[in-house]
Amino acid sequence: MKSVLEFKARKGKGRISMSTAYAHWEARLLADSPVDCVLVGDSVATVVDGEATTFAATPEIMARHTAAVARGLAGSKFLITDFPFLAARKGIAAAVECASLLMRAGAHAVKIEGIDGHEDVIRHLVQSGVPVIGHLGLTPQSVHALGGYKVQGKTDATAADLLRQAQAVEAAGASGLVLECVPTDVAREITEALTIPVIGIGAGPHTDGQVLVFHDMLGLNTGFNAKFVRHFADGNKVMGHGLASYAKAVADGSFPSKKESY
Ligand SMILES: Nc1nc(=O)c2c([nH]1)NC[C@@H]1CN(c3ccc(C(=O)N[C@@H](CCC(=O)O)C(=O)O)cc3)CN21
Ligand SMILES: CC(C)C(=O)C(=O)O
Ligand SMILES: [Mg+2]
Repeated sequence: MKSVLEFKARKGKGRISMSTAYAHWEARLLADSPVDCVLVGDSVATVVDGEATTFAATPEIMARHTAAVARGLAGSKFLITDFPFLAARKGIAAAVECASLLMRAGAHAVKIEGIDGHEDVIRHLVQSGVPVIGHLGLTPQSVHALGGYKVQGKTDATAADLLRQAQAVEAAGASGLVLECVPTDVAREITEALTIPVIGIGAGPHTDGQVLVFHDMLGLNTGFNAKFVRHFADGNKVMGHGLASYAKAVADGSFPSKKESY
């Protein structure tokens, strides 16, 4: 899918696959894949920079990675970029400035964690022609308020509150919702209650789609091991073998060959 319209039209018409990307080469790989759409996640801070949280991502950092990914996708996939830590909490002017950086870098939509207290920001961006995707449940930018990276909505009361927030995201004009680390039945209820696509990560099989971090999906070394991760390839092993072969070939003099020399 190439646009937010195609994304929204998929509700109830086949599950949506989404992957993160931070770099040009990842985007080139995704462009040639059947994965539906791409997210430049603020997880760039944890995955690429080795931070413990996503707080280090800034609008400028997100814009730089968005530009690299947009060049690699070359218009082939719907591209979403995360609003980083507190970017939706500094008033409408600051949010517009952040959206401006991200959209001019090539994003087709922005993803914003939470809803309470910034409904007006989401509404203003949507009315400005900036498609917005919500993100509820385990919102990593609130990790300290949540007391760690924990499953959300486990009680009747917190599940009902999640549904209320999800409906508020839709009412503010969002085009989709990411639901992270919530019980399967809660995610199913929210998916059925909304008319916009719900993309799950650790939210069970009943959402309208799934998202995973590129490196988690492909078994590339991040040391990340949440229950929701499946390695669809053994990237570490493949690359480890390549590195060992290279070092050996240098050591034994078989690289470079005549053909590889001038
Ligand atoms: N590589 C990577 N993948 C991600 O999905 C990811 C990041 N980094 N960094 C930013 C956030 C942080 N996220 C996280 C981090 C930890 C858990 C976690 O440890 N979950 C527990 C839940 C325990 C419970 O409450 O039962 C787990 O064991 O799965 C989940 C999502 C998702 N995001
Ligand atoms: C895990 C996804 C949903 C995300 O927000 C990110 O990669 O930053
Ligand atoms: Mg994120």
